[in-house]
Parts: sequence; C-alpha cells; structure tokens
Amino acid sequence: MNKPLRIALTKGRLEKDTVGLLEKIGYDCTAIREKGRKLILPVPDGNLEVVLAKANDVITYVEHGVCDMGVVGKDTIQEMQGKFYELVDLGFGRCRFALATKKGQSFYGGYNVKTLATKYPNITRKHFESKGMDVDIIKIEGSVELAPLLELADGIVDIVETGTTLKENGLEIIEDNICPISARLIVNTVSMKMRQSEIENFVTLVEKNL
Ligand SMILES: Nc1ncnc2c1ncn2[C@@H]1O[C@H](COP(=O)(O)OP(=O)(O)OP(=O)(O)O)[C@@H](O)[C@H]1O
Ligand SMILES: O=P(O)(O)OC[C@H]1O[C@H](OP(=O)(O)OP(=O)(O)O)[C@H](O)[C@@H]1O
Repeated sequence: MNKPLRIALTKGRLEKDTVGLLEKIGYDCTAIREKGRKLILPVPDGNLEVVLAKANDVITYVEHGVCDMGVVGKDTIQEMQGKFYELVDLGFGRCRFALATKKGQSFYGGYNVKTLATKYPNITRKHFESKGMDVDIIKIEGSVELAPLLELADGIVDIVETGTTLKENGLEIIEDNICPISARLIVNTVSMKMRQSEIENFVTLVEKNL
C-alpha cells in the first residue's frame, strides 16, 4: 500500500464537522476521537494520516507539501493567499465577514481616517481599497469586539455567525456579507500531480457525503 495521504485539519470549530464527514464516508476515526494531546492520528482504513493544526498553519503545511491536503476556512485562505488548489466547498463552518461599530456610531461621517481592528488585515485592506476609502488597520488576535469598546478602533471587520457576540457587546453591523465563508478542501499542487488518482478518489468520496 502507498504511504498514507496526509491531511491537515483545522483544530477548533471546524474539527467536529470534519471528523463527522470522515465518519460519514465510513472511516474509523477512533484515533482522532480518543486523541488526547496527540497531533498526528492515523485513519488506517482510509489510508490517511490526520494532522491537527491551527488554521494558518494548515495552509503553511499544505503549501510546503508536508501535508497533501487540508481543511480550512475561506477566511484563512483569503487572508493568507498562497499556492494550492481549492477543490471542494465543504459547506460547514458557515459564517461571513461584516463591518461593525458601537451601536449608533456614525462610521462613514466626518473627514478623519477611521481605524479598524481585525484579525484579517489583508482582507480588510482590500475591502476598503475597493471602496476607495483610506483606513488605518490594527491587527488583533482574538475577541476583536473589544477594540471599539476600549476605544482602540472605530470599528471591526470580523466573522459573524449568529450575531450573538456583537449583540451582547453592544455592537451593530453596518455592512454585512462582505464575504461568505465556509470550510474548503485544499490540495498541494505537487501532490495533485504525484498522487492524482488517490486524491481524486478521496474528493469523490467527500463530495458524495456532503
Ligand atoms: N462563529 C463562527 N461560526 C462558524 N465558523 C466560524 C466561526 N468562527 C470561526 N469560524 C470558522 O472556523 C475557523 C476556525 O475558527 P476557530 O475559532 O476554531 O479558530 P481560530 O479563529 O484560529 O481561533 P483560536 O485562536 O481560538 O483557535 C475559522 O477560520 C472560520 O473559518
Ligand atoms: O456571530 P457569533 O455566532 O457570535 O460568532 C462570532 C464570533 O466567533 C468568532 O470568534 P471565536 O469564538 O472564534 O473567538 P475569537 O474571537 O477568539 O477568534 C468571531 O471572531 C466572533 O467573535
């Protein structure tokens, strides 16, 4: 048998649905479910090796070819860019980007350059460039909603799913659906050539089980 195909999965919010998909295909994911602190787990009946990584690192491992495939959100793909194939929209991890401010605050009024806090500076820069609007961007690593509350920024560009985090923190959306997000299956460009039939078989199984 060939060496296993290595697939990097985003830990956290996308993990449960990804493992659910592998189980729906029929693979035994006991090793992942009982992983403890282990980060590389075998799925022997699928001839797969699952690597659990942070979202940005999934892209890094796939781009460098140390993982053949990856499961990662469209948000991370757009922010990081990179050279790989994006083959399947997996349909879970659905959310979107929105611009939000403190309730009742006028964002577009006045002549001063507005400051935006975000985990996604590249996406934010591109979005405002496309509007021809000059903004200052401050990178925040998490709980971005804090930035306008602490008066570090006039607004945020962040992921919204249910809207609960914004609501509970007195923020409101002033521009919604900047971009729809869901999890994607990505593939290393060299792996796609060298292990084409195995990857195509896996993609077919994935698509049948969405
Ligand atoms: N509220 C949400 N609803 C649905 N999907 C989300 C939501 N927040 C994030 N996601 C998706 O899940 C991916 C992983 O998010 P997750 O919060 O688990 O990791 P993270 O953003 O790297 O944060 P952390 O630093 O807490 O690990 C995101 O890149 C995005 O595609
Ligand atoms: O609209 P909602 O359903 O409330 O979800 C949106 C929240 O989910 C994400 O944060 P996450 O929980 O990943 O934590 P983080 O802020 O530390 O990234 C996002 O950054 C929002 O804060």
